[in-house]
Amino acid sequence: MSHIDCDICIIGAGSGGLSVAAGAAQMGARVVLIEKGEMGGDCLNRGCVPSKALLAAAKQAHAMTKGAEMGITPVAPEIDFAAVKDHVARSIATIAPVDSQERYEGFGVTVIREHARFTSPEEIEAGGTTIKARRFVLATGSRPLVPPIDGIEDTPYLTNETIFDLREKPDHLLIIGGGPIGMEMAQAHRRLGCEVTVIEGAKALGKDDPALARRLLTMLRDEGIRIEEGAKVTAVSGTEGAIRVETETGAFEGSHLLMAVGREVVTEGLGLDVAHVKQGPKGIAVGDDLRSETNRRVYAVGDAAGGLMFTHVAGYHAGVIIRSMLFGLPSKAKTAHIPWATYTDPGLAQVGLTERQAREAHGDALEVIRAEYDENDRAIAEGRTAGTLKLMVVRGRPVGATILGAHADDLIGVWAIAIASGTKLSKIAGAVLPYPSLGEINKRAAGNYFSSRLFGNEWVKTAVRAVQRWVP
Ligand SMILES: Cc1cc2nc3c(=O)[nH]c(=O)nc-3n(C[C@H](O)[C@H](O)[C@H](O)COP(=O)(O)OP(=O)(O)OC[C@H]3O[C@@H](n4cnc5c(N)ncnc54)[C@H](O)[C@@H]3O)c2cc1C
Ligand SMILES: NC(=O)c1ccc[n+]([C@@H]2O[C@H](COP(=O)([O-])OP(=O)(O)OC[C@H]3O[C@@H](n4cnc5c(N)ncnc54)[C@H](O)[C@@H]3O)[C@@H](O)[C@H]2O)c1
Repeated sequence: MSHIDCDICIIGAGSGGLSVAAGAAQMGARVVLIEKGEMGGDCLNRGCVPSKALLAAAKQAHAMTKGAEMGITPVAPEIDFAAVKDHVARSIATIAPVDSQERYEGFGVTVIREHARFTSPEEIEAGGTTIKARRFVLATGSRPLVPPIDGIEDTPYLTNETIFDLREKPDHLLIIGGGPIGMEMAQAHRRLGCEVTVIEGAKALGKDDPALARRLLTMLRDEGIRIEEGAKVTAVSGTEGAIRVETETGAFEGSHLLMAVGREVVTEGLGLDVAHVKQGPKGIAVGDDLRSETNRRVYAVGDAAGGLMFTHVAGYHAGVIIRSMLFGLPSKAKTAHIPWATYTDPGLAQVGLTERQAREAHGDALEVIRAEYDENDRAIAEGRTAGTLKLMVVRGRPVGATILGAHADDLIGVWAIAIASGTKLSKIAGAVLPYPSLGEINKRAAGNYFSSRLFGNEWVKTAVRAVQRWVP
């Protein structure tokens, strides 16, 4: 049994663990990183990257069926599903070196490819090596939640861990769960030629602005995706190629089943009890400082911390705890400025408060400002006019933004920066942006806030008339 003493021992080499390791090692800390599976974790291997690569292929296929209004004759695309999966695999392989063991060893990180478990509150064992560290970081991520639905154990089903390996096109994909995984996979598969039915127990895209989510769902239905809401699944049954899903309101039949009903944090075999680390209902129990209250040596980041489950949140957590671990400075994770996007086409993106949350928090002080894609010259030129930006403003500052439309994921960035930095709307309204760009939608929304104040204001008119009488 070998032994290592270090400053920081990280369990899990996904988005969170890798970000902590890269930052801490390059700033001089002695870092050990332990990973039992693939470097890069869920995002690279089974999450963000394969899902966006699949959506990109689906978008290409969809574009071929459009264009008549621009003078381009639509064609029915021939889809080689296995070759699409090759594109997905190539995307992963191209990014993989950035997350590789070799790259991290180059930073001076000791990488151990084994399962890790606590043997005491200050020591971990992994594949015959004991590691004593001043600080531990649990970055163990999450996995698909598979609830104990009647029949699930005897019915073949896919999850995000297996669907990207499927090389034969499903005839009819049944998806349980209408969250971001469910809706992204629904559109990707529909556009690649599958029949798709989404079976959602409550409201699909239920964490997003209800009105804009509804508009998106209408567009997805128009593409031929069947979306059943308020249909909680009670039982599943069947064999490969013939699956039946039963709900309280009816039954659905298809060839394949994807479970996309949420996530559960990975903690098994970690020895949390031995380390005196408590687990809460959603993840490892940590405060805003991302630190265990029962073992102050231990931090949790990313999905394991049980909050918002996004790659950029895992990266943000890394920055928060590096400040605390390396410099001993107080540091807390906040959520008000965290954006997210669902990468359907069009996309749906959110940062800060939704309209409903902003109304509850700010009452009559809230003003909701809109800008429409069909008033943006670039969107018109590209035939991408379906979309709206909704801006929640309190006393001249944005407190939330929701965008439905093309490149919503990119456009939301401005509002993420504005909310994080407390920027006034006047700064956004005053920015000069390239014409014609979709980014002008953001500027238009900010401008709309001021236009009613300026253009409908009798005081302004009186002042202008008075000045005009005197200026030479
Ligand atoms: C289909 C899908 C699409 C997604 N799309 C997006 C997206 O577009 N944008 C976005 O921001 N987020 C997206 N996400 C979410 C994103 O993937 C996660 O939030 C992110 O991967 C979390 O990173 P993490 O480091 O916390 O955990 P993970 O990436 O899960 O990494 C945890 C690592 O810990 C290892 N591990 C666990 N236990 C041990 C142990 N005891 N010993 C050693 N190693 C261990 C695991 O093997 C794993 O590699 C998506 C998720 C899914 C499933
Ligand atoms: N674009 C992105 O950033 C992106 C993409 C995919 C996933 N993710 C991350 O992964 C997380 C998990 O995504 P998800 O879509 O699996 O989970 P989710 O929790 O967001 O959605 C799951 C849905 O399943 C429904 N559901 C649960 N049990 C059900 C049942 N028995 N019958 C019918 N419906 C049922 C829920 O009502 C819910 O709407 C997301 O919250 C997000 O953090 C992010």
